[in-house]
Amino acid sequence: MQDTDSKSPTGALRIALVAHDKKKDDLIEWVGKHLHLLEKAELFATGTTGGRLLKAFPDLNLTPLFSGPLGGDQQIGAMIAEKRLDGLIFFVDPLSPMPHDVDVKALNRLAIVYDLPMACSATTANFVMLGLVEQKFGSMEAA
Ligand SMILES: O=C(CO)COP(=O)(O)O
Repeated sequence: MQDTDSKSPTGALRIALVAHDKKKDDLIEWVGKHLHLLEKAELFATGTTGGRLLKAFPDLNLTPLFSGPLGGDQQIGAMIAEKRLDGLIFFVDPLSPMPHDVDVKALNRLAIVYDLPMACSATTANFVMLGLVEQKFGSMEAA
């Protein structure tokens, strides 16, 4: 299996965006606040999250994957293992039972196994975004 461990050919940040249903509005709001950075990034999202994001921000360079419960979480997990992502923004709903809880756990687990910068809520996502930009470009101004 491919293990690219490489940068994006375009040099862009590669970020996966995922939100559970009750957190999708929060993620759309968060993306709106970081649009100046995210519109230059290579984005991936689980299906429903991706559809909502593209409706709100049609110009994003975003690839929608399968819906989370239908394999999308696992697709993102595979991308982490193949080192095809720089970060994961995953707005988790901790108050609702999920039929695909095992997939959610597996995705979190792989992000930890591979020490991928991951945020599960808006404030943490702000810090992860700052860190990713500083790591990649040296400063926010250079991004
Ligand atoms: O369920 C999800 C993550 O576990 C998100 O999937 P959707 O973006 O398809 O709703």
